Amino acid sequence: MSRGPLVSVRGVHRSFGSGANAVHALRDVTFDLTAGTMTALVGRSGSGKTTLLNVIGGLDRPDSGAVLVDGTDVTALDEDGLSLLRREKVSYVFQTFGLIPVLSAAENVGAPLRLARVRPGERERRVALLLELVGLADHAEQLPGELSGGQQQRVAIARALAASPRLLIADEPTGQLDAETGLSVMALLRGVVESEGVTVLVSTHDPTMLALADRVIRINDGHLTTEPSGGRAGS
Ligand SMILES: Nc1ncnc2c1ncn2[C@@H]1O[C@H](COP(=O)(O)OP(=O)(O)OP(=O)(O)O)[C@@H](O)[C@H]1O
Repeated sequence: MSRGPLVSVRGVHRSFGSGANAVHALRDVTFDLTAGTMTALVGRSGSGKTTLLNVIGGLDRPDSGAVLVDGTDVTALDEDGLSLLRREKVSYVFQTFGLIPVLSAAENVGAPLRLARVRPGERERRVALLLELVGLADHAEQLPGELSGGQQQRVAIARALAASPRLLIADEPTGQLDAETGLSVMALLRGVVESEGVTVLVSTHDPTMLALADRVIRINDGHLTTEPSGGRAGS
């Protein structure tokens, strides 16, 4: 597997509002993410984590600076280019799971494949494999409302992996889960880095999650401070 940077963030600024009321959410943020690794983004509430994840995933645009994902400058894409990026290269997992309540676990996982016009037989095989991977093979037909929070987040992770993205962005994926369930969801994300070869960028408030990451990036008031000895790299 190639170990070059999959993501390069260069001199990114993002502020909200103007004049004396402006909030500088990101200030000259620069870093790389190595392909096939898991990076934890930590910082207190309001430090800029969500803004940074949104800028990398093309959900928001920076005021200046560049974001390269797998060689594509995300900041230069138009709406069509951004939809293609989100369909083919980058997928998201959110704190609130974001599953479609009227679809079963299997249908939720298969939704991105349906969008990509993957044929039904192939789709079913991939969905079965992914549900197996996240430990929910026996829950394929259940609706999200019939699953626990941890199980719903596992479905969301399986769905995020369905179209084989290069980058999986997870914004506080354990925020609504108890400590033990949260840790097992983080361990699952760790596992998919190995099994699916995906690159994971995950934000968290919780210091106990950091041990599972290859690297920890800390953000404070929009400024980044990397810790060369963070996560597994330092152990
Ligand atoms: N759309 C917006 N309009 C105005 N201000 C915003 C907007 N989005 C974010 N901000 C501000 O930018 C700063 C960074 O917010 P961000 O959501 O990135 O922080 P965070 O680290 O993800 O926080 P949390 O952990 O609470 O989710 C905050 O001061 C926030 O109020």
